[in-house]
Amino acid sequence: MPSSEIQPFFSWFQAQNGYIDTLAMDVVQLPPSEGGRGAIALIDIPENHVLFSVPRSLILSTRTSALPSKFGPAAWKRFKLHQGWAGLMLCMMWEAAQGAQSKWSAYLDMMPRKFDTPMFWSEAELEELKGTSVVDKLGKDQAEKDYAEKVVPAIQSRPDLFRQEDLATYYSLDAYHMMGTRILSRSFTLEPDEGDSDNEDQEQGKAPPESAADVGNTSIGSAMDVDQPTTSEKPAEAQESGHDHEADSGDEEDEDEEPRVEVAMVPLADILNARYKTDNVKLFHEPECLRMVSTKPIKAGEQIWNTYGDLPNAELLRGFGHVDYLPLPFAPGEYGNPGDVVEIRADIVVQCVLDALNGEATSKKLITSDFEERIDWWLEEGGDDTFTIEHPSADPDAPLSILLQSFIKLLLLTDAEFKKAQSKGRPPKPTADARNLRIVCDIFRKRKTLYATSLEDDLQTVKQTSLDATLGMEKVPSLNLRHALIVRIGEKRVLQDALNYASEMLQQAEKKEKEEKQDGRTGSSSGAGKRKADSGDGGAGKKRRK
Ligand SMILES: C[S@@+](CC[C@H](N)C(=O)[O-])C[C@H]1O[C@@H](n2cnc3c(N)ncnc32)[C@H](O)[C@@H]1O
Repeated sequence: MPSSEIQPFFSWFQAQNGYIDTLAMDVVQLPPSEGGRGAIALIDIPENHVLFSVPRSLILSTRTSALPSKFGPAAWKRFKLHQGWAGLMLCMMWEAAQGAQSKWSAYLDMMPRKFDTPMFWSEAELEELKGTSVVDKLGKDQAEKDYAEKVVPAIQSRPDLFRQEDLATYYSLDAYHMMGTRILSRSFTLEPDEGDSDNEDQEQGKAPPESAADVGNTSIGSAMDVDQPTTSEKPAEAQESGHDHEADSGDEEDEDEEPRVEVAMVPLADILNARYKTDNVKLFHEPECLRMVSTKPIKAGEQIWNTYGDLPNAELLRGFGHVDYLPLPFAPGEYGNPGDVVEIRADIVVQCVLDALNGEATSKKLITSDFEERIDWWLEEGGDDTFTIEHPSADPDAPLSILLQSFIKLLLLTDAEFKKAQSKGRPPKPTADARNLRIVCDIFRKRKTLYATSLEDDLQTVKQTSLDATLGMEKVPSLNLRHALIVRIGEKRVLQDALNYASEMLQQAEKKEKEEKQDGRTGSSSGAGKRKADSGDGGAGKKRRK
């Protein structure tokens, strides 16, 4: 029997033709460190067992809510509600305002109303995230701009649909943020035509095509559906504009173009928590329904875990309001998220390369604009303006970001070499010579200075806290501050270990180059000499300048 708290939701779900194996699973309240409310196995569940299935008619999206058709498709587009998440947010606010009349009333009632995501933090709390990649990506301003420019005018244009007496309760900015956060932390990404019954690959009785079946692999949400093999999107980035999914289905698209993916709320599938590489179920997208199936045996009493894409803590905190705090395989005795990364903005890289070149060159000082053409080309070729550094143990074949090293190399090329790279249409291959590695180390050191505290201080502080009994702790008085601390530590640990790794490589490269010099061997990759020799005019910097 399901617990009394979840019973109304289960009853609604079943009455709407949803299937739940209530003998095999229940939804219960777990400790915060286990995800809070979540699903557990009531019996030993074998692999390939269907735990529940959600009929497509129960999915809440701009396709299933009645609002867009009542509002009128032309007006919907005129107010740009077909772009980004604003339309879905408005649908959810409108459905909530319908109360018991809404098909999704029981679903909306069971969703959380309070969130621990930094979107709702005070300025003082946000200060604790200084230096991390969370703050720049919050997108609160963009969300509020959308609310003011799209949603409010749409609401004002139809007093018949949006009742005056509901405005303060159901259509406020707070309600908008709440719906945005629900989407960010619980939505799923569907292919626009995967549920169409006239899609000939998905006829009844036929096995679903690979792409349809697998697309929900990671499924939790646009927030959750983070590494679908079948789309060309980069969903982690797609969330970077606050609630809004602009980069994914948003403003960059043609006015009339339909979004490439559909962001939707999937009742019950969104009750599953997630933890780094712990998932034991997978959501299969089928023509008539979405089916949650076990991918390994689950013992009675164990939690049923989905995946949110094994995100680093900065992304988990930003999108979901929690962090993973697990034993680290690369740091015995220490805890954190094994998937943590640190992001480095290209402007830091450019600055460090400039410092290196200006330290070497004898001619005119180089400035950022001297690199403009190369940076533009890098971006045109699909390069990013941010480099993601994983822990050196994450990929033994490429322990230091290949892209970062390639970008450094690009900036170091002589003009002639740059022209050659351009004509070949590909950025240079990275080289692990001493000159490059010295710059890599400088970049890591500079990145460290963006944090207000040291890794050592943070590690001391975190030892004095515990995830389930945080409030009242002397040093970290709130869960938010503890989360900020853990995000900072995770990034700094990656940065420190990457710096240690790069420093070791640098020592080896310097030793090798010294030996080569002593031997009188050629083939030294000492950059400064090479750059000047190539330029033939007393310095590549000079040649590079227009
Ligand atoms: C998709 S919902 C999962 C269901 C949610 N626990 C509920 O009560 O509705 C995602 C939210 O669950 C919580 N959550 C999921 N996994 C978690 C974990 N490993 N640790 C802490 N909280 C988690 C976070 O609050 C997150 O925003």
